[in-house]
Amino acid sequence: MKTRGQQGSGGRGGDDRSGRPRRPSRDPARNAAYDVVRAVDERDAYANLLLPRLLRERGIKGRDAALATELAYGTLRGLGTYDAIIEMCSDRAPDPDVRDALRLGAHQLLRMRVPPHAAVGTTVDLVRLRIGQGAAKFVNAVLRKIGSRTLEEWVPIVAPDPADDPVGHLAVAYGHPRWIVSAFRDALGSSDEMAELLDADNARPLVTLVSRPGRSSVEELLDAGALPGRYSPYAAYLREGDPGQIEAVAETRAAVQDEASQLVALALTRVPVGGDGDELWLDMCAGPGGKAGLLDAIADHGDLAGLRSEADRRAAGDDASRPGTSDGGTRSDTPGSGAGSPAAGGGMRSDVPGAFPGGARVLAADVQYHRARLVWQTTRSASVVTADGTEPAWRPGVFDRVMLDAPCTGLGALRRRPEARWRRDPAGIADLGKLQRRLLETALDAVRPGGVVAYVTCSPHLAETRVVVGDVLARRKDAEQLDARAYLPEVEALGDGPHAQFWPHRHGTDAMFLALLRRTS
Ligand SMILES: C[S@@+](CC[C@H](N)C(=O)[O-])C[C@H]1O[C@@H](n2cnc3c(N)ncnc32)[C@H](O)[C@@H]1O
Repeated sequence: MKTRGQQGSGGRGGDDRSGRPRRPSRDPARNAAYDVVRAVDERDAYANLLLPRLLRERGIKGRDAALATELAYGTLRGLGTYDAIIEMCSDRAPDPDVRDALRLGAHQLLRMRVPPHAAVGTTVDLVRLRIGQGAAKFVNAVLRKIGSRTLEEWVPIVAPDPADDPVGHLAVAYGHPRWIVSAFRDALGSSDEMAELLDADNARPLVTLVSRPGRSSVEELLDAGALPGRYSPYAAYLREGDPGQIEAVAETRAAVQDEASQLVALALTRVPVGGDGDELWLDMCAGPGGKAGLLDAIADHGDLAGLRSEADRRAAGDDASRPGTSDGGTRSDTPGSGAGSPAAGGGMRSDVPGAFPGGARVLAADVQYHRARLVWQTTRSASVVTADGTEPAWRPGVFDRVMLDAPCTGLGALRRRPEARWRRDPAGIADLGKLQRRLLETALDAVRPGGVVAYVTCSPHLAETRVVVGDVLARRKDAEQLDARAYLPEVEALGDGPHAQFWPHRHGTDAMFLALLRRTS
């Protein structure tokens, strides 16, 4: 059924046949999307928090909810592109409230399959209702100009020539700030995959679930309607629906967690740490607890998907009721070797090194109390403290494994927060870099000789990844870098090493970085 906003608005700017303005329609989806875009623009709201609240409060469901989500998130992602086109089509700079409506209309015209007359008509209606008749006329004129060309036709007009300025071209064509395009290109090492990467960064990711070993199983998630994950033995994808409705998630036996986040935690547990026991792990920047939740379950029950036989799994406590015990005999001492590798056992994964058998304890720390509380809520056995990792509340040299998931720009997870790319500020990278170096130093101090540190960022920016690791290693004689890719043999195309770099376009994950460092003395 057509809305009133769509009826009769084809190319007439929302006037009826007599030329009188029609009564504007109340279009709940578009009004909600407009409110979200305004709130993000005006008061730095977070779209992913505000939109679900508005939908709930206004009783917007089903197709209307899906439309509001696509309108709000898609508009926010594409702001850079739309603003360049709006500027080209306007004879004056629009007021912010009018500009937000134009962005919403441009998204419908250029990237959604909304018929042009409906995209223009409904936006003009909205502006007439929310702002006024004068603004509605202006919006009608600008949107009609925008609708006269496709996005592919607009890009060469508004973006710099790719031959002169390839980064500037990609920034406008794919709606990313220029400095982020540069950072991605530097981390990828060439421009070859940039279009695919930026495209993947503009797509809404599937919700990925993790089944925490010993507490739930992937089968349980599949039974609840999820699809099997691509790499992680604990992952499942949710195509639609609220993950909180899944029993295992509601009971924190499973959780929402990107597959790369699962894999970097798993990789840390797979590195052999030599003969001094493997009992105490530290998650130094644990809040809100995604990786701590998985590490806590593996520490308790073992890497159940990687253990080589039923007997190993039973020894590690493959049930949801008890913490695991370690018999210390099932881990491989070298990545990929037969002993302890699932290949040697009965039909488990054939390519996974060093599955941890269970029986460790986790200390999880975060500098912020409220984030430490979230860790406490999501873990079962871990001890949780509020502590500054740069001024350790623990003795040095006592941990067998340390996860340092460092505070970072989050450039690797831009697909999750539609407006995030426009909020990040490159000026903060220098200060973050100082903190990241200090945290990595204290992480190396915390681990015993033979033990291992995972340095992780949800950013591929070189200044937060390779440069930090390289600087710290250059200063310390007591640490060496391992080839992280060897501990993730199930994942292809992780880069030239020795670190592992995930990418949305290659792996369908966030652009997570992992370096594994062993304390040598
Ligand atoms: C990238 S997040 C960690 C995400 C978490 N590992 C997970 O998987 O859910 C970084 C965390 O580091 C914490 N943090 C920042 N500075 C810190 C410090 N000096 N010591 C300990 N934690 C810190 C932040 O509060 C934030 O919760």
